[in-house]
Amino acid sequence: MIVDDLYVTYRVNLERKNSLKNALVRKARKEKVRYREVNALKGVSFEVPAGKCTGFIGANGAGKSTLMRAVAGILPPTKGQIEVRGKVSTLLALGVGFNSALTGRENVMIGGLAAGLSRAEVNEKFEEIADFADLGDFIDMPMRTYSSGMFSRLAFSVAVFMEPDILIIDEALSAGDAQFKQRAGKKMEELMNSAGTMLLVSHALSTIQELSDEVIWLHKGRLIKRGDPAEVCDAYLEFLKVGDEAIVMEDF
Ligand SMILES: Nc1ncnc2c1ncn2[C@@H]1O[C@H](COP(=O)(O)OP(=O)(O)OP(=O)(O)O)[C@@H](O)[C@H]1O
Repeated sequence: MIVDDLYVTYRVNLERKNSLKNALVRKARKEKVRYREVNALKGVSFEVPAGKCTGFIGANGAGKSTLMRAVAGILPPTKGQIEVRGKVSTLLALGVGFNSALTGRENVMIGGLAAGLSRAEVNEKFEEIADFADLGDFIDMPMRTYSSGMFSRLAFSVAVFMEPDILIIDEALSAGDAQFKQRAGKKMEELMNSAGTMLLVSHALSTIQELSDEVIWLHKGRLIKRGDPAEVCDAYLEFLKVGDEAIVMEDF
């Protein structure tokens, strides 16, 4: 997977009420809609070798989730390129893509079809997915009735059993109870051993160091450091102690 000079800019509408009536009034008065631009990623480049796990760290608002959404194809790049070979499966914090009005079973089917599997292939995997998520009868209830733990267990289960070529995991390990975390960790190890490529986002540096072959540190939309997990995590910890100025001086 290659990410080349990636920029993502969000446009945030600053109007308080974004109604049709307001839009017409503004048009009649020849007023412009006011936007504020947020440059969430500013020229990020890196490659992830197949079969390796890359961890992403950085302070709040660094652009980690934005990067994952872009790689998953949920968010179009404003500029730059993302080259992905194979099937990408995402496990974003909130189980993006699930429709909470539908049952767990229905969402598994939709998720599977979206990942490029046939209906028959999803049916074949269904039992395994449902068993691993351990939802009991809730699998046939609308997902809005799920606890957040149940929600993330199903999201995790769908993502890993789709046998993706690239698996994106964004803070997934913080969800669910201790027992599930253990099972999830085991399953991820299996996945990595079967040579899947992984992108992992977490604020838990111990998890990142344990699982990653390489770590990328993002700060305010830029790639600050990339390389050996222990080295990059140490540099980041040092930065957290020293504060913002040090890295601004050093890198820009
Ligand atoms: N939907 C959105 N609309 C506008 N701005 C956004 C949106 N999502 C994120 N941003 C902004 O983009 C920047 C990067 O956010 P992002 O969520 O990617 O960071 P992050 O590293 O994942 O942070 P955290 O560790 O807090 O999850 C932030 O300044 C954030 O305010």
